[in-house]
Amino acid sequence: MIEAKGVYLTYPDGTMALHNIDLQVQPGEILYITGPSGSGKTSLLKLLLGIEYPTGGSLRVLEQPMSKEEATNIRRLRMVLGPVFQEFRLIKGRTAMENVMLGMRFLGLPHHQIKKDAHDALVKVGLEHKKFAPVENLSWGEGQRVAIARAVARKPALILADEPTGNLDKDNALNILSLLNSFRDEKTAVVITTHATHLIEEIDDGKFIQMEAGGICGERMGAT
Ligand SMILES: Nc1ncnc2c1ncn2[C@@H]1O[C@H](COP(=O)(O)OP(=O)(O)OP(=O)(O)O)[C@@H](O)[C@H]1O
Repeated sequence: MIEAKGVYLTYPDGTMALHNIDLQVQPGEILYITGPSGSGKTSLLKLLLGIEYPTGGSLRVLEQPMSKEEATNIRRLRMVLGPVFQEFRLIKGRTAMENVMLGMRFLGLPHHQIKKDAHDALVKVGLEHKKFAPVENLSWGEGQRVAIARAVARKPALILADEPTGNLDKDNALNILSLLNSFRDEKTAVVITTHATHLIEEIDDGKFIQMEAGGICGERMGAT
C-alpha cells in the first residue's frame, strides 16, 4: 500500500524535512509514526497524501507513483484516501452530517447512499446524537470524531490521521486511537502520527516508527 525507498523532502526554502525514508505498509496494517515536534511526521503524511512531492527517492501509495508529473492521477488517488487533518478542516455553519456528506461529494454516489453512509459513519464514531449540530458547537473531541467520520464514510483504502489525539486526556486519546484502529481490515490500512510517545507505549498492536530530525531513528513491530 505504501512503499517508500530513500525518500527525501526539501522544502523550497531549503529546509530538509525528510531524508532517506524507507517504509512499507501492507493492507490491514496500522502504522504509528512518532517523534518530537519538527521531526517530519506531518511532512511524511503530506507526501503520502500528494500534498507535497518527494524531492528524492521513490514513493508509491496504492501502486501510484507520487511525483509532480503524476499530479492528475494523484488527484484521482485521493478519492480512496481518508485524511484526518490536524486542524480537522470542518466547514463552519454546517452540521456534522453535512460535513461528512460534503466529504463524499466527489465519489459519484447517489444522494441516498451518501446520506446512509454518512449516518453510519457518525454512528460508528459515537456521534449520532450530534448529527444535526453545527460543527462550531461541538467540543474539540467531537470535532475530531466528525473529521474521522468524514474520512471513513468514503470507505478509504488508506486512512491517514495527523496528530488525532491533540490535547485530549489519556483515556480519550486512547479511545481515539482505538477507534481509528477499528477501521482497519484486510483491505484497509491506517497511518497515525503523534508526538504522544507515552500513549504509544501503551499500545502493542501495530507497526511503530520513531522519527528524529527528518529521519527514522527507530522501528518496532507489535503483535498484529
Ligand atoms: N512548508 C514548509 N516550508 C519550509 N519548512 C517547513 C514547511 N513545513 C514544515 N517545515 C519544516 O520541516 C520540518 C518538519 O516539520 P513537520 O511539520 O513535518 O514536523 P512534525 O514532526 O509534524 O511537527 P509537529 O509535531 O510540531 O506537527 C520542520 O523543521 C518544519 O519547520
